[in-house]
Formats: sequence, C-alpha cells, structure tokens
Amino acid sequence: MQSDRAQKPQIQNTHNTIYSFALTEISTNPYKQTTKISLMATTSVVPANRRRTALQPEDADFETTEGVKAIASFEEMGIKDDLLRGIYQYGFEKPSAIQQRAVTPIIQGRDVIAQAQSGTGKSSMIALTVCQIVDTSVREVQALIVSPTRELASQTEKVILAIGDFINIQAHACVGGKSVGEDIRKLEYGVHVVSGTPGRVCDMIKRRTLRTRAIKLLVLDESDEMLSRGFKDQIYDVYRYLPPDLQVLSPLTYSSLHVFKMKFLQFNLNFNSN
Ligand SMILES: Nc1ncnc2c1ncn2[C@@H]1O[C@H](COP(=O)(O)OP(=O)(O)OP(=O)(O)O)[C@@H](O)[C@H]1O
Repeated sequence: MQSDRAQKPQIQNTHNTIYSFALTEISTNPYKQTTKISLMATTSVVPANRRRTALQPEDADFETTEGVKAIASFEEMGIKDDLLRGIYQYGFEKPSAIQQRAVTPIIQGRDVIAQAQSGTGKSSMIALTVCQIVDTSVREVQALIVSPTRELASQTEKVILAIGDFINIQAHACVGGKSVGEDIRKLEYGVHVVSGTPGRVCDMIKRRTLRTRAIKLLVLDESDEMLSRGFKDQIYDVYRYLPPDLQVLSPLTYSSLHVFKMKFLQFNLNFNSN
C-alpha cells in the first residue's frame, strides 16, 4: 500500500481523519492512506544512560508500507542546510534505523505511524521533522505535539530548540503545572511549535490563546500511552479545533500497537454514535 497525498480524496474535518490514520493497520479505510513503519525486533536498545547513540543495526527487521526505503544519511533526505547544521551540532551523524525509514515520508507530508521500542530515536525524529516542516518566516503555530506526560512534552521542546538552533525556531512547552500567564505571554508573542500535554493544550485552544489556523502537523506522541491514561476525550477535543487538511504523525512503542488499535477502534465507534 503506497500513499500519495495528492491523490487522496478530499474529506471534511469530521472524525474521519483521526480514525482513518489510526485504523490503517486494518487496511479498510477508504478515505486516507497512511505510511506505516514497524521495527519488528531490536537487538540493541539504547541504555538510558547513553546519550545520542540510538543507532540500530543496519539489518534491523522492519515491516513497512510498500515503497518505504531506508535513507542512510540526513543529507539525502533533503533536509535544509541550517537544520543539518543543528542536527550535526547536536551530535547526530547519521539517522537511526527508524529515522532512516520514517523521516522522508513525514517530510513528504504523509501521515505516519512509526512503531519502535524505546530508545530507537522516535522523539528525536519528531524534533527534526517538525523543524523541517515548519516555515520559520511565519510566526504562527504550525506544528502541535501532544504527549502523555509533562516531562516528555518539555523534553521534546528542548530537543526542537537545540536541533533547530540555526533556523531560529520558536517552540513552547504548554504543560500542566506551569504558569498559565507564561503560556499566554509566549503564545501571544508567537511561536512555531507547541509541545504540550492534552489538558493544557486544550485549555489554551479554548481560550483562543493557542491559534490553530496555521497548524499543518499534529504529532500524537506515545498515543497508546495517552489513551491508556484516559486522555481520549481531550485529544478529540483538540482535534476538533484543527484545520481539515492536517498531517498526523503517531510514534508509538512496538509492544503496545495492539492496545492502540483496540482503543482507537473504540474511539471510532464512539465518534459515530455522537
Ligand atoms: N540519529 C541519531 N544519532 C545518534 N543518536 C541519536 C539519534 N537519534 C536519537 N539519538 C539519541 O538516542 C537516544 C534515544 O533517542 P530518543 O529519545 O529520540 O528515542 P525514543 O525512541 O523516543 O526513546 P524514548 O521513548 O526512550 O524517549 C537519545 O539520547 C537521542 O539523543
């Protein structure tokens, strides 16, 4: 199954998009095609105390949507020069195995579900693809990353700011427990990326402090984890405010794909019964 964004039927901003991306695994959704990349097995997962060494063995076993190729260098991915400088300065020399397969479809605008174990480079992949997709000459929120925990949301913001140093990216972590006033100040000043937790993001959108009209990419980081933490309604609430032609990226851990599918199936049924 190969996705071609240009050929996708136009759909309304109804519930279709979010459940169609989630249901790709079942391969029956007529509306939208999604690129899916699964790292089936890893022989080395990065130990927690080792930084920037997430490279998987080249022969890592992957299951992907047809046509997904492994691209061995960041240059060959067509990443902008100033972002490449940031990536190298951050200490990444070459993409990890999941990055080799997932970065290109993401920057081509496809919806992507990328499953791989912890420590394989998924969070870093969010940071670098967001930096590539955002146009920093336009000071509006263009990418929204929703994460299950405050720590993860803040960590993603930090990696974006570090990797995107040379493109002058402005990112803000919108997380519960931090000052609402500071969120309002930062958002009104203008940022390109918001990385947050569902409740605070939802709150900022409802206050109209977080303006959604220019958002083109929604990242549901560890979406399986978010659903298991009971954030389903808040994710849906956020989604309702986003523009119709939205790209969705969903990185998740391999072991929980099953749970993810089951929960989103439920999600779908609930939507239809509204
Ligand atoms: N291309 C790369 N080259 C070298 N190191 C990398 C690369 N990508 C990621 N890393 C490093 O590998 C470690 C794990 O990466 P990351 O946090 O992105 O993985 P993850 O799959 O999201 O894992 P977790 O769920 O544990 O956060 C981090 O220290 C990160 O800096």
